[in-house]
Amino acid sequence: MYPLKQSSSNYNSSLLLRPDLKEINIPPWKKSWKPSSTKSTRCILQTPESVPLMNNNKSAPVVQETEKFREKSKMKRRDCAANSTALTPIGFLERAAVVYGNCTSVIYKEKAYTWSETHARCVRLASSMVSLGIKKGDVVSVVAPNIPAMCELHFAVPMAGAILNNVNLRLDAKAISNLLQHSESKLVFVDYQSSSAVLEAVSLFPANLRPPILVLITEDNEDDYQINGSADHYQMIYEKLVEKGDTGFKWIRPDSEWEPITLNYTSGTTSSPKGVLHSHRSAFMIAMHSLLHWSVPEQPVYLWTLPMFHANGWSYAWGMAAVGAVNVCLRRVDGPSICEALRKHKITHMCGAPVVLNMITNYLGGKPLDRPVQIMTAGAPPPAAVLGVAEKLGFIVSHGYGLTETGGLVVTCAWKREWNNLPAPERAQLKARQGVASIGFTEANVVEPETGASVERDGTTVGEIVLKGGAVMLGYLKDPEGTSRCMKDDGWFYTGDVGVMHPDGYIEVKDRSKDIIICGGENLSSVEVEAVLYSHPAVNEAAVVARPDTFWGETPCAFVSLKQNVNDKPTEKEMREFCKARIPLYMVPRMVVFLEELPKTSTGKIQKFLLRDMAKALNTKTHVDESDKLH
Ligand SMILES: Nc1ncnc2c1ncn2[C@@H]1O[C@H](COP(=O)(O)OP(=O)(O)OP(=O)(O)O)[C@@H](O)[C@H]1O
Repeated sequence: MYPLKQSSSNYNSSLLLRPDLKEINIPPWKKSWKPSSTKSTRCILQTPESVPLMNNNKSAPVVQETEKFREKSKMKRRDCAANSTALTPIGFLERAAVVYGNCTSVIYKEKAYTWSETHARCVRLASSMVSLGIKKGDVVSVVAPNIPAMCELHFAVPMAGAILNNVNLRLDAKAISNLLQHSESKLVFVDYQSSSAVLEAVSLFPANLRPPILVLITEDNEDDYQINGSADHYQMIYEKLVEKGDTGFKWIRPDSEWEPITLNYTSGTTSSPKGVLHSHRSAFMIAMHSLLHWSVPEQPVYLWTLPMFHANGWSYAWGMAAVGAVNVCLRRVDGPSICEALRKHKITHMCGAPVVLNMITNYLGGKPLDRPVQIMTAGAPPPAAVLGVAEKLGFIVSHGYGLTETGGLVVTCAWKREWNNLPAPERAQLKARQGVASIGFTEANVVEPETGASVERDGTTVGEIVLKGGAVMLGYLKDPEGTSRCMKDDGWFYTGDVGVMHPDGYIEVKDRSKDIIICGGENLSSVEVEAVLYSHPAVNEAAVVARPDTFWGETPCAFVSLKQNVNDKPTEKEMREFCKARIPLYMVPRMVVFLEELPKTSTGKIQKFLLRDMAKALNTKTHVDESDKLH
């Protein structure tokens, strides 16, 4: 009903309206919606240690009370070495080496390791990093796909006391260079296929900046080392670093669980990537509750389709060690490779953005799986239609919600037994909701951003999704302003996502605030229109964005890719008719543009900002029909 939008400028939605529409009765908080988590790329050094106290405005009285209790109960000490060892997920590996020592830890092509081998390799790697001069708090970057080295470096880098920075594989040389400079990375592990991009990235460093040490990850043999005659640029190859490490090395435990363990840059779906710092504590917590909420049993066979560089594979890069999983690594993620791996390795669990789920089900083309596979989907709204098809084929789908800033999934669509008896479309609708805060997290809510008041639990009143809990980041690297814009003094982390609270306490994401379309004063959820488009049998992928319109301010414009082998390709008119039969007329896309493929980020998110640019550039007049008469 009301303008509700966030953008990097102080967006005033009324500017988009016709003068006569300004009379619409808009509550003040909605009129002046200001971005809570606008992206900033300013570099101001901020010590992570200072961040945890930032929102703790109520801590003083609590501390006094605790002190009083201590005196009364004659407890001399509050904490001691026995009860305050820093929480860290690195301990999962030590335990795995004991419990699952002889069991397979990682499989890649013809190679396989056991958990005791993986543990020993990580210890040696960590000691070699220290020998190379890596010190506590240094940033060590990795540019690699889901290969065994990625699994190992999630442990080995923090074991050397350093901060792990996974670099998005699809970035170009300039972006990689910016990121390595911004993070002040001291050492970079480079997969041989990314060698030329990284070497170019380093060549772009200013002359006064010391380039990082480079280590090359080769695949099968040392020939890869000689790629493009680039050997001189590398200090060493990965396997040699493992070999020469000290097996007796005592890994460097964090002195405090608040010490950073990772620096993850966001996907860059809506703006430039931001450097998100997470502590050992938050990594430990997110890994634990991510296993719990997915009911992951001991020794699952886990297929790595979700990039580990994306929020540490939603924390499962560590979590899989806690349950002694077999990590099946895949360099390429496409329908045939995934389906072949599912069969060959008898996969029990995997994660993937809805786009991956869609890709697999399309590839299977209606042929059910040999055995059920648990899949956790998140990262973008999963259309109910996609969930329905996946379940029919034998996937047991779980749905979670989170951000790089929360280290993984902190809201999950906790499934109730009584829902099992509902008809399939109803089940899919329920599962498409993002859900409730997970057990290890504290709270999730939907609020009016101006007042911080909870919105009505009616499933229709929109507000901003806010989160609170131990897995929330320490802050953005060198960006205290950006940090305090989203981690507010009221003690909440503001996500920038727009959602509703259902009467049963489950949250549903309606859009990113930037993606909300305001058509003649009406807020229109692109996600709802996309859900309808996805239910068309010929549609492979769909995205709906705002197209500027002099009359309405904005109108919905749909971009659609069709399934392969569709004989009867629908026309634009037919697609619009299909929508008209299912959603209110004002939501019907005025244009439907067919593309071979929709542009996506490396983590499988549709890049709506590119589509918005395309929509803006479209010349054709929008359809003027009964959907316009509505206004
Ligand atoms: N289950 C889900 N349903 C709907 N949206 C989701 C879900 N899970 C995650 N998201 C979306 O993904 C966002 C988090 O993505 P991520 O941290 O990877 O970076 P990004 O937001 O895509 O990148 P950038 O912040 O640079 O634009 C959330 O804010 C939300 O919009």
